[in-house]
Amino acid sequence: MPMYDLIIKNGTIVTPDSTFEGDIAIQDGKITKVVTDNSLENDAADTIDAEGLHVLPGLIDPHVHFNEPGRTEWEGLETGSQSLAAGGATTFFDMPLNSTPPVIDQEKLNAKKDLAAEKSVVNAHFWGGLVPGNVAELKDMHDRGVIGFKAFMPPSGIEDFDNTDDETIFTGMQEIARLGSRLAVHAESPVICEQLAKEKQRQGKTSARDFAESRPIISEIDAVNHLISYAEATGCKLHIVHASSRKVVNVVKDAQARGVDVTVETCPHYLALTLKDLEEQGGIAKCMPPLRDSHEVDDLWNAVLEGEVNVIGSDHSPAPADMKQITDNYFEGWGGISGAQSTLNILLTEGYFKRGLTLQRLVQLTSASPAKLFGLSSKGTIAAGFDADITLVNLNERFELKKEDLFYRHKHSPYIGKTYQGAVKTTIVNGRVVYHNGEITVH
Ligand SMILES: NC(=O)N[C@H]1NC(=O)NC1=O
Ligand SMILES: [Zn+2]
Ligand SMILES: [Zn+2]
Repeated sequence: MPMYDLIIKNGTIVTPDSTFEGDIAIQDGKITKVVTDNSLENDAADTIDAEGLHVLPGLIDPHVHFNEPGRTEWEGLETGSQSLAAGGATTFFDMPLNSTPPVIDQEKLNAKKDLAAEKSVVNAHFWGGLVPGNVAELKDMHDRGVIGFKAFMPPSGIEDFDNTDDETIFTGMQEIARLGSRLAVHAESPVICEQLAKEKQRQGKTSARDFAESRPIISEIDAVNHLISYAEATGCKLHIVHASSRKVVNVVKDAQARGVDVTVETCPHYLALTLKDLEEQGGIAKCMPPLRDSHEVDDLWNAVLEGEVNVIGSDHSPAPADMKQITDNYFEGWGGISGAQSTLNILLTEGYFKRGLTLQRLVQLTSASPAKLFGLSSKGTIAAGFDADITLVNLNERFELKKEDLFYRHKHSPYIGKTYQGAVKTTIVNGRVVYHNGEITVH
């Protein structure tokens, strides 16, 4: 019997604290040794020579919508998780919608867990939904291991996942505080968005910019302020998903400074795309909150570089291509971007190569920070005792993203045709190679 299942040799290892040349030994899904002095015994069932490659902790994507069960014609746990693996992610947190039935009680959670155990090629965790009428269900979902809870302030676009009224959010937060869990919220003011949208449509104004102006940054700020007041009143830990602007991040930062336990996510699309992409690409680039102008993208990058954003989630919210088609009315068509496979490519290209994001910060944002925030104590770095969730990246490789490269059920994405620097070569989940050189290697 060989001493180890797998050895990764000669790579440049990146952890949240440092970057160094070294070798990694893996056994039974765990990292058992990391050495820098060539002292590893050459005795493994498999060896990967990572000469010239960077070895990163696998990404944890805290925000995906994989649509299974019930809406698998949009995406599924198999194709969705394969896309993540191809993008260097080894763990995801699936949102309680847009699968149907949505995950709003423990029975639905169990059903989704069983499907993921069967179909996912990466590690799966789940958010439980908070919707009007289900506060009494939260404890059971918590006991069955949800990573946290998720609510929508504006309508979600999915008829079986209702947005929350204030009473539901408040009583939900009281319960979630008792459970010691965290509430993630899609924070846009339903009043501002609805009234502005009505006004635009009354005036026949339906362009990309009109749609974006109907969901302005101030609507996010209003919602976040409201939620922070509730978090202070209830003691509930709060998480703001998909902030589209540094102005939203600043509201969170001010509350953090007062001692409120509130954290904030942004998404690759708010760091890589602008309203111009929505105008040019149409529905493929439609999301909520909408894409912003380029100065907002620059400001948001500065917030990321200064350490003010806690996590990066893809908010992969796929739909069939015909639902993404917009001819002239941008209030129509599905809001949601297909991006789960591109997060690392975008952060490397736009962040590391263009804006000085260090590899340490990148690894903190994409792995260490979500692991710590959501209690995954055996993930987030490359060190002895941690799970062997690892991605190997060639920073010297430049490539143009092609439709055929995508593992999504529906192969569309606003990133097709764009050029990226830094390619994922191999992804390892619990010590097993699941992706290598363009192919999924497990079934
Ligand atoms: N229901 C759903 O997935 N909505 C997501 N799409 C998007 O662009 N923003 C969201 O919250
Ligand atoms: Zn959302
Ligand atoms: Zn989402």
